[in-house]
Order: sequence, then C-alpha cells, then structure tokens
Amino acid sequence: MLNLRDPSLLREQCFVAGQWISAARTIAVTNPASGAVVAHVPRLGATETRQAIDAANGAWPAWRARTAHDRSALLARWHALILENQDDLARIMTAEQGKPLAEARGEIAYAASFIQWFAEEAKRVYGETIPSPISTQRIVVTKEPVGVCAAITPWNFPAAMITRKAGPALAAGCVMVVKPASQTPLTALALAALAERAGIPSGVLSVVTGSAGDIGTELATNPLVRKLSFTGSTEVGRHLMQQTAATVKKVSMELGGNAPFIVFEDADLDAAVEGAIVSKFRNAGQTCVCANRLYVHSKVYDQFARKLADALKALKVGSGEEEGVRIGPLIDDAAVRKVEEHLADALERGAQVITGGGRHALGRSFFEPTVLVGVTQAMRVAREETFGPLAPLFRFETEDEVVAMANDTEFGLASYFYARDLGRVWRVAERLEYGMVGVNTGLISNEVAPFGGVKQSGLGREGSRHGIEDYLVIKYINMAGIESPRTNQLN
Ligand SMILES: NC(=O)C1=CN([C@@H]2O[C@H](COP(=O)(O)OP(=O)(O)OC[C@H]3O[C@@H](n4cnc5c(N)ncnc54)[C@H](OP(=O)(O)O)[C@@H]3O)[C@@H](O)[C@H]2O)C=CC1
Ligand SMILES: O=C(O)[C@H](O)CS(=O)(=O)O
Repeated sequence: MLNLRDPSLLREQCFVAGQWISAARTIAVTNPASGAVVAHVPRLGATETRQAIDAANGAWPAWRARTAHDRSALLARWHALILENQDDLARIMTAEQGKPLAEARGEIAYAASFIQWFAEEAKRVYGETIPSPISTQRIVVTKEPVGVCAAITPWNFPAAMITRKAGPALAAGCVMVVKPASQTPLTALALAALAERAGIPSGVLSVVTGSAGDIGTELATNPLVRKLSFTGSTEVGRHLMQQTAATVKKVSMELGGNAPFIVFEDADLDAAVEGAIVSKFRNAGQTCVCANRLYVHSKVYDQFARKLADALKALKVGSGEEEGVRIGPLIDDAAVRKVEEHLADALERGAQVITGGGRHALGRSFFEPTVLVGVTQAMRVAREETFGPLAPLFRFETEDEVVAMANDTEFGLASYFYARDLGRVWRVAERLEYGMVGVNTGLISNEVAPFGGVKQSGLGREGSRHGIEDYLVIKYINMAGIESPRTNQLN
C-alpha cells in the first residue's frame, strides 16, 4: 500500500459521467522499480466511452453558459486542491511511472501551473469588431468553445499532459473525456477526484481507462466529439489523424522528437554540461523534448565528453521513492530494449562507450546513464527517438555543417545550443527548424510559453496564450439593417 495522507486519492474506479464506476475486467498497474502491483483499474471500452461522451455533451450547454469568471473560480479551486495534495499525487505518480519523487513533485507543480494559467486565460477570450465596408452593417467576431473534446495522454508525464489539455478546454467552456496511458492511470484518476471535489460539475470531465484501440476509436470517430488532443508517439498520432478525418475534428498533436543539443567552441562548457544533464536525463531520458543528439565542436569535444561522463557518475540510479535518486527505472522492458538496440547499432558502427553502457546492476528496467563518443549520422540514434538515458556525442567543425545535421530529421519539436557569440546565437536560433529553441539552457518547458513542434512532431501549441485558441472556434456575426430611422415606422 502507498503511504498517502489521503488514501482516497488512490482510485481503482473510472470517473464517467460524474459517477465512479468499476468493471468486471481490470488492468493491473505495476511499479516499474519493483514490479509490484500498485492497483487495478477498470478495463473499459467503447460503451463506457460513449456514455462519457454523451454525458459531456449533456453537460456542455450549462458549462459553456457559465461566465468565464465562474469557470475560472472552479479551475482555481482545482489548482489549489492539486497543490494541497502535491505529496500524495507525487507518491502515486512515482509508484506507477517510476520517476524520482523530487521530479514527480516538480511535475505536479508544473501540471497545476496549467490549471492556474488557464483559470486566468478563461477571462481573456476576446472577440473583435471590424470596420464594415457597408454603412448599414456591423461586423462582430466572437470566440466560442469548440464543444466536446477528447484527450489521449502518455505515461511519461501522467499529470502535466492531462492538465495541459483539460485546463484550456474547461477554461474555454469545453467539456472533456480523457484516456490516460494504461501504465499510468492512477494520477489521472486522482486528478479527476480533485476536480470533483473542486465542484467541477458532473459530466464536464471524465476519465476512462482500458483498451486503447476501443476507447481511442470511439473518441476519434464519435460525431459528438469535435476535437481530439493527443500526446504520444508520432505513429499513433498519424493513426488518430486518419481516424478523426471522417468527422473533420480539430486536432492537436504533440508527438515524437529528436532534439539536437549543440555545443559550440565558444560555449560555457560547465553550463553546457549542466544543461545536457537536465535535457538528456530528466525522467531518465523519457521526454519528447530530451536531447537526442549531442553535437560538440571538435575544439571542445574531448573536454566536454570528459566533463559530462564525470557529472553522470555522480547521479544516483535507483527506485524513485529512495532519497537522493536522480535516475529512476524506464517505464518497461520494451523501453530498455529500444535503448539497447540503439546502443548496439552505434557500437557496431564504430562508436565507443565512455561511461555506462548497459542494464544497471539493480536489474528490471534500470539502465546505466551512458555516454557514447564517435557517433555519426549513419547510426540509428541520429534518426530515431531513443527515449532513454543514452547520450550520443557527434563531432562537428562548422556552423553550417552542424545546422544541416541538426535539421536532417522529420521531427521538429525541441532544439538546444550553447554559444556566446551574439551573431551566432541569432543565426542558429533562426536556422533551426524546430518549434522550440533553448539557447544556453536545457530546460524550456513552462506554462507561459507555446509548447509544440513543426514537421512530424505535431500540430498546435499547448500552454501560453495560444493554448486556449485550440479549444475555440471563431464566429463572424454580420449585423445588417442598421439604416437611418424610416419615415414610415414598421410598428
Ligand atoms: N511526444 C511525447 O511526449 C511522447 C512520445 N512518445 C514516443 O512514443 C514511443 C512509444 O511510447 P508509448 O507510450 O507507447 O506511446 P503511444 O503513442 O503508444 O501511447 C500514448 C497514448 O496513446 C494511446 N494509444 C496507443 N495506441 C492507440 C491507438 N491505436 N488509438 C488510440 N490511442 C492509442 C496509449 O494508450 P495505452 O497506454 O493504453 O496503450 C497512450 O494513452 C516512445 O518511445 C516515444 O518515442 C511516447 C510518449 C510521449
Ligand atoms: O511529452 C513530454 O515529454 C513533455 O511534454 C515534456 S515537458 O513538457 O515536461 O517538457
């Protein structure tokens, strides 16, 4: 059992249409560090998903009719409850996802920040008037909630990926059905329990767990659903875009990445090492914005490699509940096998390990933080998202060469570089084909900036003032007949 101040936050039922429901068939949720079963959640399918969608559709008129101030107050209450229960939510997250408790607490605060941000943005959904070309007409533009929304979220950020969608949706006056990842449903269900306690009305927010295919197909094809927001693999994102096309749903896609992390010869090397640790090894390398390729100028390559390897040796690997642990287990054995495949391919093609290099002595899905040198563009690590604690170092000579290599991918989510020459900073920031660029930092995620990618890393933006736009539709009202008073009054 988890040591929670409020054990009622550990829910083994789904929140559907304002009711907590069970099912005969369940899914076991296991702790990736120990393999222990943490809880069981219902294995729901299309029927319950339809019930959640119908309830959302029924709740929508009253929810959209509330004032923005009213919705904002309820979101603010949800935000306060999330922070009041931060420790319990973090323990639940670490138990099901594996990340160190300190990181889990950080994610809960990050997740809560989206609720707070969009509680405020709810009151700033402005329309406009446009000077009419016809004197007897007035042109008014309003923004309205898109309607019933669906969210499908991944296991790597079990809280933030939900609030980054539910926050703007509910703030805009939409309603939402969420399907969390089957490996990390408990955080989502705890958030739903707190939303209910905050007074968010029945049907406005539902959480369904179970078969991804059955639930996903219902969410992607039910005509009542007007928008689908997805965070996860590009492969599944493409599949969902195909499924939603039949009913022309709005979609937001936050998909895979392949972030370059470039260290120029004029970089502050200690700062670059610190940035590389944050960008590459947060969540054990399981984030879509992780540095996936580290390009280091030949003049500083050996020094940077040595500094990075030394810094990695100081990072404690272990169970997320353990004090001082910085690198937890990967989500499952499939994730470890993907890292091993990338490592083996690089070694076969001439790369060398300078620290780490295999599964950790702790066993299960623990993996040694690893640095590879002598890496080239011909290796799989250059083309595929590793999603693990493997830092491949590539050597480069010129700015043009490294920008070309950095852009040589179908992905375009996050990118990072360290340099101090002002001209270079502007040139490289403008030439990188990515939705986000970190300059002299390895951590760019927050609620105020537009998070998202270009190319095959996705569509739309989350967070910032832009994030609520994806949950709104524009209405144009032409008010005609505004003539001068007629002599013969109509009545
Ligand atoms: N951009 C990002 O932030 C993320 C990128 N990834 C990338 O994706 C790779 C695989 O990770 P993984 O977690 O398996 O990502 P997936 O894309 O497989 O899963 C993400 C979510 O999509 C759901 N899903 C899976 N298949 C379908 C489907 N056919 N229809 C509807 N929903 C579906 C999953 O449900 P269920 O859990 O029940 O299968 C989960 O809720 C990672 O190695 C990484 O490269 C992964 C996570 C986040
Ligand atoms: O999906 C992810 O990996 C997250 O978006 C990463 S972040 O928002 O925590 O940077």
